[in-house]
Amino acid sequence: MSPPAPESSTLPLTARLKNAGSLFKQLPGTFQLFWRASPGLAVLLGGLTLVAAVLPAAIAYVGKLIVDGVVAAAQGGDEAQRHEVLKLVGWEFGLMLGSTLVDRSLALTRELLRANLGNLLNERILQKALQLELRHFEDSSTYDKMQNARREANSRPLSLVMQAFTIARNTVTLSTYAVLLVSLSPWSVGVLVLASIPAFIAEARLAAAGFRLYSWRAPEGRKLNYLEWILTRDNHVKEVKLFGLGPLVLGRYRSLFQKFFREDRALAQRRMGWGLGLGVLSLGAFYGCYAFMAGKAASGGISVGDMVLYLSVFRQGQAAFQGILTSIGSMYEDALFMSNLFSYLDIPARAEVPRVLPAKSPPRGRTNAIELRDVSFRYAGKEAWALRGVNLTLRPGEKLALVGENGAGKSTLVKLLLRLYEPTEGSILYGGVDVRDMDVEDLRSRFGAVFQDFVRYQFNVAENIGLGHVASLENRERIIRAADLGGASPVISALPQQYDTMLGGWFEKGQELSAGQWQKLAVARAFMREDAEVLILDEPTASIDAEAEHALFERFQALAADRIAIVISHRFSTVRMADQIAVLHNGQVEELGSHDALMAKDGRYAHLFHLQARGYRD
Ligand SMILES: Nc1ncnc2c1ncn2[C@@H]1O[C@H](COP(=O)(O)OP(=O)(O)OP(=O)(O)O)[C@@H](O)[C@H]1O
Repeated sequence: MSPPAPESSTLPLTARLKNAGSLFKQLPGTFQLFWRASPGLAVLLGGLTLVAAVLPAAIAYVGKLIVDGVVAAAQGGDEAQRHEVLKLVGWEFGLMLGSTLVDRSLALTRELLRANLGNLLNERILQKALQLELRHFEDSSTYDKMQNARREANSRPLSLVMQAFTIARNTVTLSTYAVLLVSLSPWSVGVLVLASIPAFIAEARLAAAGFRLYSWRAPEGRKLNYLEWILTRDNHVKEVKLFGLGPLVLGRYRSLFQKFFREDRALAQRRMGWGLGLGVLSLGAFYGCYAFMAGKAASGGISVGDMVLYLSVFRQGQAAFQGILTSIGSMYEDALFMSNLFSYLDIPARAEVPRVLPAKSPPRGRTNAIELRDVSFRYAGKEAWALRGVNLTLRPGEKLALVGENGAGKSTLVKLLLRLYEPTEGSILYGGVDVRDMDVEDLRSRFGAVFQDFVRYQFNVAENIGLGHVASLENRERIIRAADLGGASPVISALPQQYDTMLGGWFEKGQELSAGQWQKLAVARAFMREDAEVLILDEPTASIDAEAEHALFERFQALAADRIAIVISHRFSTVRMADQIAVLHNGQVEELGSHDALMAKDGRYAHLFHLQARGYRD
């Protein structure tokens, strides 16, 4: 793993300043989010922070008055002086109570804000995921950004805001201390500042190193999760056991983990080294000043109360200053994470927006033809064409079968039709309208589809089917109709709670189904779209037995009567029923025609058909 960016210490000063500047650009955006999460809590947090900022100086000053009062009373004071001291102690008690109350309220406000802000952001991240295109999910850098954003959403934004508040609070506290200290010893204020500057530089550099470490790690972090997933998911366990993969996967997991540990340890050691060195420096500064003030008090130059005030203010002042520096360091780290989050939220998802406004919309009904004009497509970052110069026309009511070896481009063609991708060259017309000029939701609502890798929703049966037409999720009659059409009814009636049976093994009382049974539900889901104009079945029969397949296709023929239907299948008994068969080879349409025409042609189709027929006979 090689670092993608040079160490910030090797960058020229101007570049480093620019880096720092761009980091603080994240502040307004973060504060906006913070405000939106809860304006009331934000105001409360601001108010409480201000009160918390001035209390320490007040407490220290009352402390000084108490000591001076005690010394005076001890040197022959009267009853009134003693009474005055007790009154001052009462004051300090009151201030301390106030301080405790404010601190507790701050903690509570922070927790409430954490929940609000975390929710707001998680929702935004998920909303963005909905807008992204398929290609974004297949691009590992976008995927990493999303994972990073999700991982940090609950902590980073709040942390950035809290650090900013801490800086404000400590700055106010320090100003009140400075007022108290300057009258006693102006130069000690200077010492306080000077002794802390090296700490600031070290903090900023280590924070940047920490961020770089975590961002390089994003891809490897995913690998770690993946290895964990292999060992803990139900659908992997058979292969893990059969092939004895446990030790191998665990070994890889362990070595990745150890690599992470070594990096963390190195960073922690650097932090500790710097922390120790700088801690000694500030301790030295403190005791130097202390000795000076003690000498001054001993010689009567200042009162004992002054010295006590000096001591507590100086020590707390140093802590407050250190607090500011640490906060700046953490802010730097948080801001880097925020820049990752904002860059994820800003990913343009242009392709799903129609090219023209208002979007064009061909008439509804089953009258639209689909035309592919010289369509070519290449996956991002790939040299080879997945589809090359494809020309096809599908008139309403026509059934098209796509055949071809694995990797020929059949599923890619379907993805283009659904506008999950755009053609690299050429165009696809739906009812005479380029699909890029249509609203994607309008386009997709006209399709019913069963994908090769259909989803097994860990929901109940009714939902598994109803999701095909979200508006009808509660429409049991329609769901039952779709189940009948998909051939899923017998499976469902054998389940303990029929349509209300929870499915899958993830949640309690979930019933696991066989691959073919799941597939029947997926087919039923596609049939929920009763008014679909096009039906796509991408290898819908792969896990279905021969009898069920025959039944499905009879129903399918009837249902698809006046719709366009596209079937991808490796079973020629299915394929031959189509009006047109397109034989894809290396992304090109090599043969096109009816079963009879292609058999007569005696080309690739006839060859494949004979091969399969022989297989059945033997
Ligand atoms: N997401 C992707 N990114 C990059 N290349 C891809 C992607 N999906 C498919 N390909 C490539 O595009 C080509 C066509 O794949 P496609 O999935 O369309 O084949 P197919 O005909 O549906 O195959 P199968 O019968 O195995 O389902 C293949 O060479 C494949 O490697």
